[in-house]
This record gives sequence, C-alpha cells and structure tokens, in this order.
Amino acid sequence: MPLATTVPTNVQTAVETSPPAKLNLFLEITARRCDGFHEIDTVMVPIDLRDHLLIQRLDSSDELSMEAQWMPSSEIWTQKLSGSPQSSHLAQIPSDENNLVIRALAAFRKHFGVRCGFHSRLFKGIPAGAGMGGASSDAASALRCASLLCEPELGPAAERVEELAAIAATIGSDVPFFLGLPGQSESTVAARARGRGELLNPVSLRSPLPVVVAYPRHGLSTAEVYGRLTVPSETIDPEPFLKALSSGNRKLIGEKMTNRLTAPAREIRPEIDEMLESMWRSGLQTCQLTGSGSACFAITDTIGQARRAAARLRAMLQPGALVWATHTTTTAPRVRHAS
Ligand SMILES: C[C@@](CO)(OP(=O)(O)O)[C@H](O)COP(=O)(O)OP(=O)(O)OC[C@H]1O[C@@H](n2ccc(N)nc2=O)[C@H](O)[C@@H]1O
Ligand SMILES: Nc1ncnc2c1ncn2[C@@H]1O[C@H](COP(=O)(O)OP(=O)(O)O)[C@@H](O)[C@H]1O
Repeated sequence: MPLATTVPTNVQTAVETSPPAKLNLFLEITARRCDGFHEIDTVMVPIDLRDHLLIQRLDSSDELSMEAQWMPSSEIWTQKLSGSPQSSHLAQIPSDENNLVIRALAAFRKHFGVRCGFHSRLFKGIPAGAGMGGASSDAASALRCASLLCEPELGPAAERVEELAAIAATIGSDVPFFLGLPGQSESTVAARARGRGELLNPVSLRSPLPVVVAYPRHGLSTAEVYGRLTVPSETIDPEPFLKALSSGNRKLIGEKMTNRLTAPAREIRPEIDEMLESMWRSGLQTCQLTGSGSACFAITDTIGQARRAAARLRAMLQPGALVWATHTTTTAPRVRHAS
C-alpha cells in the first residue's frame, strides 16, 4: 500500500502517545503447547526507548490508513544501521494489515461495532525484530487511542480496560503487557507474564533501573527463534530472581537474570556472542539477550554509569550497531489529544 503523502482533511479528532519498548529480565519456557505456542514465565520491564504514534479518527470514511517511518527519517536510520543507504530493507515497516497497529484497530472496530475510520502516523524509534516488543507496544497503544477516540459512542475509556485486554491477547502474546494491568494503577513498572504471555501479575521494582541496550543491526524472527528452542526438562525457578528484583540489589538482579531463548537466538545470529562480549569488555557485568533477540542489555547502578558504558561500547562496535543508555519506565504511556 503506497504511503499516504497528505493527511486526510476529514479529520475529526486526533490523539497521540509514545509506546515504550520492553526488556525481559527473566524468561523461562516451561512447555510447548498443542496450539504451537509455548508456556512461558517471564518478567518484563518497559524502558524509555519509544516509538511515537498519532491516530486520527475519520468520521466520513471507514478506512484504516497508515503512514510509517523511522525517526528522525528512514534514510538516516538505514545509514546508522548499515553505514550505507543500500540496505533499506532494514527499514521496512509494514503499513498495511501486517502492521499490528492496523490489526489492533480492525479488531477494536469489530469487537465494539464501531464504524469510523482511523488514519495512523507511526514514527519508529524501537528497532524491529529486536526482542523489545515494538510492534506489540504500538498495538496496545493503538487500542488505547481508539478507546479514547470512540468515547462519544462507547462511553468512558476506563470502562473498557478488561475488554481491551481480551482483544490485545488476540493481537499478540506480548500486547496485554503493554496495556498495563487491569485493576492496577493504569501503568505498570514491571510484570510477570505466564501462559502465552497474557496472564499478568504485577512485580514491584524498588526504583527505576538504569540500562544499556545494544542492537546488533539485524533483527530476528520471534517465530524462528521459538522454532529452534528445545524445551528444557528442568526449568529455572523464578523465585530467586523475583527476590533479587524486589531487593533492588542490581548485582544480585544481574546474577539471577536468565533468558532461555538465548541459545536458539545465538545459533541463528552468532553476532549476539560478539555483542555480549563487547558489552562485557566495556565494563558491563550483567549482559543478556532480551526476548527472542537480537538486542542485548545490561543493568547498571546509575544512569551515569550507563551513559559512560554506552559511550565505550559505541567506540568498540562495528558501524551499524545501535546503543542506548536509558532506564525502566511504565507501560500505558499517557494518551493526549494531538495538537
Ligand atoms: C519472545 C517474546 C518474549 O517477551 O517477545 P519478543 O522477543 O517477540 O519481543 C514473546 O514471547 C513474543 O511475543 P509476541 O512477539 O507477541 O509473539 P506472537 O506475535 O504472539 O507470536 C509470534 C510467534 O512466536 C512464537 N511464540 C510466541 C509466544 C509464545 N508464548 N510462544 C511461542 O511459541 C510462535 O511461533 C508465534 O507464532
Ligand atoms: N508497528 C510495528 N512496528 C514495527 N514492526 C512491526 C509493526 N507491526 C508489525 N511489524 C512487523 O513485526 C516484526 C517484529 O517487530 P517487533 O515487535 O518490533 O520485534 P520483536 O517481536 O522482536 O520485539 C517486524 O519485523 C515487522 O515486520
């Protein structure tokens, strides 16, 4: 579908928000399910590495249209990733029904019987195929934006949180996490997800965790990584990790972190080993793959340490890798009326 070049004129109202990425501090796989998915036990934290999503309600059309680009531009993003403009395939963001934002808006309309159209503008800052849940986070934000935009016919958005969670689980296993936990204060600082990833319990964090995140330029397919996984006969008990997390002791948290998808991800993408080695050499102790990869992260004691380690790491890595120093944040970012 060609990217729309001008914003439709029949715009009624518009909202915008900044979907966060996530990291898996603990990820264990306990079984393979008969539906082809896996039973997982994971603890996720949202981080302040974001996309930006603006959704406009269209009352004189039932179209679901979308424009998507990388921030600050797809050209700059592609050059940062690869050092040359050739590999623009790295910057491909679907702008049709393959984009989870479109899929979420279509599911929202079907569930609530809403007839208006939506035009979405997605500005990507979260690398794709990184294991940071970019698409899932955008989908959760799209559901929350649509819920606010349709208050005239559906009533207060706060009344629909449980229904949105049910719709979210049909869009992707990680989407419910980004909605925030129903019944909790709207946003979540950390959550334990089980089942496919849709069974959520809040997890306490003593204080925000500073992190360094590194993306080795090429993403990974979540399905391919899961496909290569051998389900362990003995699984790691999450309790020691959960105790470390609630203690706030960064060194202990780092010692108890684990990710069962690391082995299959490294088989597919050997540069993950080089990335983890470079992170260790830059002084980061607790380095780990997030989700199905390919991004890796480490926790530091302070944001200053994260910034200094990120600078050392950038100097070590081949052109094309991306490095951020950031910190944990909350899910369900504020949805505000767009100016
Ligand atoms: C691995 C994790 C860890 O948080 O995140 P990412 O690395 O994708 O960010 C998640 O389990 C990914 O969740 P999500 O990306 O929403 O997965 P989905 O779209 O539902 O499924 C994509 C594919 O992953 C596999 N899959 C996903 C979830 C799960 N519990 N078991 C699976 O086997 C299936 O092959 C599925 O077809
Ligand atoms: N809103 C979106 N943003 C980015 N990628 C998307 C989006 N919707 C669908 N996709 C597709 O989903 C794939 C995985 O994206 P993402 O969720 O960022 O990775 P991961 O599952 O590793 O966290 C991308 O390669 C892209 O083809």
